[in-house]
Amino acid sequence: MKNAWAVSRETRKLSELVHSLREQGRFTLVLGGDHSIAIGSLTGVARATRQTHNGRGVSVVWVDAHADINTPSTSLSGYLHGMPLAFASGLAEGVAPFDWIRADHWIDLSRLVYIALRDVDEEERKTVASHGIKVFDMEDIARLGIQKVMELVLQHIGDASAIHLSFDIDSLDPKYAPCTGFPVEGGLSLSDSCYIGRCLHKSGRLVAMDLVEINPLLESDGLQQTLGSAQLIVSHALGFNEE
Ligand SMILES: NC(=[NH2+])NCCC[C@H](N)C(=O)O
Ligand SMILES: [Mn+2]
Repeated sequence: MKNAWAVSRETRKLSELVHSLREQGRFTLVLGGDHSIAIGSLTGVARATRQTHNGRGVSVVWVDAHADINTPSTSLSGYLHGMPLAFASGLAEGVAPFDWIRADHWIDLSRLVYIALRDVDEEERKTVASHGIKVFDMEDIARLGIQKVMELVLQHIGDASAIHLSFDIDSLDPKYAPCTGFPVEGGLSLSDSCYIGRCLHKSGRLVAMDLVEINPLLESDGLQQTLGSAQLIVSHALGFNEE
């Protein structure tokens, strides 16, 4: 695992912060930084939601080119941003220095839905299949259209739970968001991305959002464009662009 101690320390602090905001009924927007930051936001939201929703966990909509569900033993890269869902769900349990993550921090994988996947490791594929995690990949979006996909997403998670949206900017096609570490061709259009945000906002149950994987240090010409795309998606998810 790369930078494990620093990531563990910071995500633990973030988890506490997000937990207390959520307990006060406040919305949390977490801007990254790489996707390992979601270890903090997911565990904080999950713990607070468990306390406030009669034991019902939070549902997670994960919009990403990647599945980010490697454990430290399945990861080929050692990068923690490929592992946040394993830590936040208990698949990687009791692994130091992340052993502060306990069962009451865990999200429920049956309430996780992926959108826009297109670069998934072999071991991740097995995990997704064996846990029956719902996936809408780019082919599904092309075939069904984003409106139908979102209908099915909301149907899958049911109407009883709070929703956490974890949005990786690499879910977008690189032509809309080039400034990211692991771009993958054939991604979401900007308008479909905004629709995802708008639709979850309209559900009235969105309680937290991460917008991650913008890397300004890559200094490509596309930074302003990447930031512009991110800003637009956030504003739709927060309800500033309602029709
Ligand atoms: N959040 C991301 N950009 N994740 C990329 C992960 C890539 C690869 N699956 C890994 O485990 O290293
Ligand atoms: Mn990611």
